Amino acid sequence: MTQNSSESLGRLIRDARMQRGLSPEQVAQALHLEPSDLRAIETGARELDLASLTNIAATLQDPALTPTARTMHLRIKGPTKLAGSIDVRSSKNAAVALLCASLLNKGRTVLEGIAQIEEVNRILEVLSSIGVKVTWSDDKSELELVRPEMLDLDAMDIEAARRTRSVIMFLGPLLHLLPEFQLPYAGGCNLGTRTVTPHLQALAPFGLDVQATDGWYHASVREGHDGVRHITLTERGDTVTENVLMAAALHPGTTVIRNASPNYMVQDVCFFLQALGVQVEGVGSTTLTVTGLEEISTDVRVAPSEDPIEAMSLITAAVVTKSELTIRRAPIEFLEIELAILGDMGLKYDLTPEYSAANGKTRLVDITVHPSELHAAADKIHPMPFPGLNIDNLPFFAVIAAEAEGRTLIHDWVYENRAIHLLELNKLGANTQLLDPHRLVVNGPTRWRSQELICPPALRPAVCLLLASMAARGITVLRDVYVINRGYEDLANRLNKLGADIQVFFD
Ligand SMILES: CC(=O)N[C@H]1[C@@H](OP(=O)(O)OP(=O)(O)OC[C@H]2O[C@@H](n3ccc(=O)[nH]c3=O)[C@H](O)[C@@H]2O)O[C@H](CO)[C@@H](O)[C@@H]1O
Ligand SMILES: C=C(OP(=O)(O)O)C(=O)O
Repeated sequence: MTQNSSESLGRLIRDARMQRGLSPEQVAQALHLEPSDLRAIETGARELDLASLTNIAATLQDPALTPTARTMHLRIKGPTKLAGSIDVRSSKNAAVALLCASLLNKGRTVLEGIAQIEEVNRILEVLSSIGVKVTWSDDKSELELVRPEMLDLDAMDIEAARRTRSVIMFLGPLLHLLPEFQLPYAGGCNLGTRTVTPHLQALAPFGLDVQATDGWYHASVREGHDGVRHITLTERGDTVTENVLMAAALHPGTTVIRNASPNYMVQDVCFFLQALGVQVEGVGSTTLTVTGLEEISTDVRVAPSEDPIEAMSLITAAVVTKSELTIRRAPIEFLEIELAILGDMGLKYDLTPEYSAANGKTRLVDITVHPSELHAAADKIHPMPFPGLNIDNLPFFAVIAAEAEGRTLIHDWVYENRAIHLLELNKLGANTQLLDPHRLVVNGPTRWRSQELICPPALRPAVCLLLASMAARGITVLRDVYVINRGYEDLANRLNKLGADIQVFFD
């Protein structure tokens, strides 16, 4: 944060405190700080990270101070050498699915280690607005959710709902709770057209009928089919699989889902349903057999697994800055293809023996990445549904290819618009060319240079810009990083702990 913005933010905090008639000691105590720390914040002598500002806004109950009400930017000074080790946080995609799945449970759901990210905040705002009691533990390591008997959908925070695609995952749980309801169109990253048709087709056997008009899904529910439900997904999508799992969990019969996604976040939903007493067979495969329950009312506690996409982001941070870095708690099962391709490109890395994630199921390793001379991949790099290369990891290969000697072809057959956003890397000195909206050629190596940039409306390409700018000489300003905060917890400060020089500032 610049001195000026630190000072003006400090003044706002002091004014909010005084308006509430609170002494520095009272507020410092509530924030677990020394009064001298609070004085330093209020005078602008101490810079604030995102988590501290969020805590202060909550303590002073001043929404104007919440980071989402202010636009956050980054100032990155490079080139950077990183060193040391960093833990991978739990995934955005499992978190949002579990938050939606908590609607199935009349008991108390406790989620451990949920990442404090904007996507989670949006879904929590939606859940609170419809009556779910949401409580974080003091240290934010646990999140408790308790559903009311009747949800009040009319009170839904529509603005929050529209900012995330995940709200589409309310369909599965809600079809058992309400005969009719409305949800706003799903948002999320702007990656071109993202269909919801597979969701509507797959939920129809549960009696769900959806008409989409004027920005709303109008859902009505009739009696579903009796007997065993065989559902073949027309696409192996992650959120559609999760939606069907949730619908099947409260269907007291058997549902067989074919062409299911076996991806990491789907596995976390399966583990959650199993903890609720729902029988789920075939976890990690493309055929899931679910035997649901009439009612779910269980006090349950689960921990979603670590994020393979964050792990890949951190590997990329090490590669682009030519640093030696240890990425701890990496879910290896969901990174194997990525590491195989990186190995072929010349990346040197070591893996520790495997150990278990907090969920007791996912296999983790620590990955130490060594500075390496990279060359272009022998073949085009393209994603596939798990167990292929994860589509969300593909953008990071553009940054890595820009580091490598030679020409790499990146083929994103899935998304119409994600590769286009990667052209922004050219502003930092990369040499990338779009052959068509799905195919990107990257010529490396790159002499990265600093630049003034605005985040594209897509999480992974935006993070790619942040990572590449750490390698650029000079000061890069990356404006409006909400999209990064959607999926990464306090990334700038966590990179700073490894040696990066990234200032957070707001306006
Ligand atoms: C909250 C969450 O979990 N989001 C993830 C989820 O989004 P989500 O499950 O919403 O993914 P989408 O439904 O957008 O599917 C991704 C795209 O792939 C296409 N498609 C998908 C499967 C398939 O077999 N054939 C096919 O063509 C879809 O038409 C769509 O254009 O999965 C995406 C693809 O892994 C990830 O980028 C998102 O991070
Ligand atoms: C595309 C992504 O997310 P979402 O589905 O939330 O837009 C992503 O995580 O890269």
